[in-house]
Amino acid sequence: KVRHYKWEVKYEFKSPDCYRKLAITINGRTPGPSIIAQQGDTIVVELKNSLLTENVAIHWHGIRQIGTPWMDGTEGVTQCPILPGDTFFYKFVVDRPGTYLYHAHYGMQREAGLYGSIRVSLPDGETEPFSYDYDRSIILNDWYHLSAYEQAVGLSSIPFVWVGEPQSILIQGRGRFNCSRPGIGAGLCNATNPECAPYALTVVPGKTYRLRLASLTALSALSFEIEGHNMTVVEADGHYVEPFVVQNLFIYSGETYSVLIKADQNPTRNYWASTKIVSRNSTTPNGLAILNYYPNHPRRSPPTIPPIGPHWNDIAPRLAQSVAIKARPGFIHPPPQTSDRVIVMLNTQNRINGNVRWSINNVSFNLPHTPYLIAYKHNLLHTFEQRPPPDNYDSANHDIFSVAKNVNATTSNGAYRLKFNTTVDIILQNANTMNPNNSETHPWHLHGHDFWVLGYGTGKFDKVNDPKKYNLVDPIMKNTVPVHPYGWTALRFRADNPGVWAFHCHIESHFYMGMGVVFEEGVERVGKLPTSIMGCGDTRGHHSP
Ligand SMILES: O=C1O[C@H]([C@@H](O)CO)C(O)=C1O
Repeated sequence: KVRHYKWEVKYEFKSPDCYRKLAITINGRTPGPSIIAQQGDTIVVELKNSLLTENVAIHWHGIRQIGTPWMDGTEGVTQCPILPGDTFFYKFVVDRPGTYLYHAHYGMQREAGLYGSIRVSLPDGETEPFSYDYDRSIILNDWYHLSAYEQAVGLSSIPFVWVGEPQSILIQGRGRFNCSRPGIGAGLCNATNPECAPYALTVVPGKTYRLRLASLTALSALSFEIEGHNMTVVEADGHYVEPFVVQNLFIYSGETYSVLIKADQNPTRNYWASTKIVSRNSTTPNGLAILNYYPNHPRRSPPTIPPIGPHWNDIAPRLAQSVAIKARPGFIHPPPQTSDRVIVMLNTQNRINGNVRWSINNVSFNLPHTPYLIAYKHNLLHTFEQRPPPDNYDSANHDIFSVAKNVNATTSNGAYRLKFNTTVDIILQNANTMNPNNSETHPWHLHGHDFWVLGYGTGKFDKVNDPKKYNLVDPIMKNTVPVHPYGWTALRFRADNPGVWAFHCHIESHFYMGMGVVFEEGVERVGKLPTSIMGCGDTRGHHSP
């Protein structure tokens, strides 16, 4: 079945947390309309860019784009951006059931509200390995009052202007900024604006709900909980997991989870759902929503104080949740037992020509102006650095627990070329930032694939002994995974999807500051590229020296 969507992307004033901001909407909304489809459907999104003076591109997060690598929506990697006034047709197949996302993948536009959810159901006659009465999608996000432009300019300025902590946490597009704070311009913040009434999830007593939770935060790692209700985790990034019960769910930017909750508490009142920032010592108030037991009024405040959530600095429960997730018996995709190539990726914060940047093995990523996919197919190899980035770092001389002795790095837009159909291991190695006693959480997202998560560890990865502890029995497959502070995460994937694929930290400012890489695999097998993805850089044809 073909599902056709007609979207208009534009700037509009919105007040999702009561404070007026120039937001990017789709058909007047942020989050944008949900894509609801069935496995095997073809999605056609007719996207009109009405941003007046800004380009746009949309990435379909978790959709592998098998056979359509040019539809991945990653500006500079798989397509030229869509010009203002232009209409672009995204067309791709959703080949697997599960919970996915879409969002802007150009500059820092995601931060402005350009995102939404994708829900793919099973083919007729097939059933999930768990049951529930109702299905709801909830996007968690952090929200800034500065525009994407102001943020991006600050990040690339000297002196560096950091984006700082978000002003609010949004639950399904709604939050609450304190309008009575001094210094807020008249008319900018209105606590009675219905746009910022808390999100209410209405439940019928006794029923079970599947909540499809997704995080699209620009920066924050989150903990989500619902007062008095345990959650049973059943799906992660489109894969069924061995069910496990949590009181609070840690969720990182780019991840999706399905949890089951049962409306089995005292039905004469409502309950708080609360979202707290973890991993950073944030000043942002917790995001609040209401679990509304029908027939109580959805705006009726629960009689209790909202849950405070876990301590921001406590890594142990976050690591414990990461380690607890296992593939569900009967839905295990067994990983290859060996790999053909191991790429160790040291994650560092650096200084380059006075700018603060992030690097992998001391190389900070820059997007080229001619998208890689077109450059490879049309033999425009002069448009980017041909020297590949390194497969390792100088581990003998790098103490991951301290500020690096030399914080300098270089920039490059070189790509990793993977041999088609080989198995690749990636070790994400975290380290200290340029601030003493500080290491951050980075959620890494791979385009075009799912990977097996083979293991997590604390400290420096041991090439000899740590692989012996890999889970090769029931590792979960995901497309986004955290590397915890001062820790490492080991991934394995098959380079079996012809195309060029980004792999990057899903923190929007970090990718903007160079925290990513690009993989090319089997590009000679990619079919004829549509001309609609062209029009920038050397894809226009003639290039004068
Ligand atoms: O990239 C970053 O910059 C700031 C801080 O390190 C600047 O001092 C921060 O918290 C980041 O994640």
